[in-house]
Amino acid sequence: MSTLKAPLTGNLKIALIQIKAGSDKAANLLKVDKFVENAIKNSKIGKIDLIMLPECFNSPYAVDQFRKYAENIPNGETTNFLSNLAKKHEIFIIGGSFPEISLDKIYNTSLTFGPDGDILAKHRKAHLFDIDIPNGITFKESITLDAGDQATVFKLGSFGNIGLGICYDIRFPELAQIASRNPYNSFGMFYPGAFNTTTGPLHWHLLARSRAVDNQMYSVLCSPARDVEGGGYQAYGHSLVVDPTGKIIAEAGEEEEILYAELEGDLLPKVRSGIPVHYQRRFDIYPDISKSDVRVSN
Ligand SMILES: NC(=O)CCC(=O)C(=O)O
Repeated sequence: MSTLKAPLTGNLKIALIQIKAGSDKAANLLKVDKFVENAIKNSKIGKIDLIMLPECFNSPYAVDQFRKYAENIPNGETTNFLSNLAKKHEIFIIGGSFPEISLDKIYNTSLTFGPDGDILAKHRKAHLFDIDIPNGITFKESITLDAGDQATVFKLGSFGNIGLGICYDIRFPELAQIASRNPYNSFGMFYPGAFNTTTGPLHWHLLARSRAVDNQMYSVLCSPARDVEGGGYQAYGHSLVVDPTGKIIAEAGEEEEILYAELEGDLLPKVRSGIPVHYQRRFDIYPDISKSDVRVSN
């Protein structure tokens, strides 16, 4: 059994910004600015360490719109905006996701910034949302988007390591497994995500809790708000924070709102020593995914 090392140092106070995006990019960014300001000013849990935004927070979530809204990274308006926001408030920002253009390919990309405004991590959605449920929903991101080719795990300052995936990535448990095991030993998986009114009720909570329980880590999901008047893709809402026991410790409704949660450093070692599956893996029977030939950006 490995030593019971605490993957999260101290407590991490987070605010999830559940908002909806319209077709006006400048207005979307302005809204983010206001909500972030409000989240920090009106926090009832003390000083916020990290803000998280939803998937596609600066554009409509639609395959025929991604190219129109796509930006270069790091030389684009949204990268600059998020960097300045992180610096201004001296906080970590997991910048949801937005369409990125690179060598004429479009990606659904998430950037995380440190309190100095520097980019800490960049994740390109690795599993594209291509589904077809009769009488439910048909969506095909791959019409416009290319997929990323790396898992993403990185150091969140002195707090410890986290893994990051975007929405549909949560259905593939390998990303969370890689992040939670040695050598990364992350304390949480963070997923900006926009499930919908068909698959949300089916699987949103189940997947978040599964990733948390299987890996004994926090699972944090930030969704856009439902946009009934907008008439386009109907995001599920219900931004969610699940602790390493699988318990939901915070959940939003469907409307625009700020969801707060405090992730406790003491809890992970306690959970992992109580039910020590984290240390009881039988890598003699099956391979250790974090030691196999994985591509991780960190
Ligand atoms: N934006 C997405 O990747 C949606 C994923 C989703 O709804 C699902 O059911 O998976």
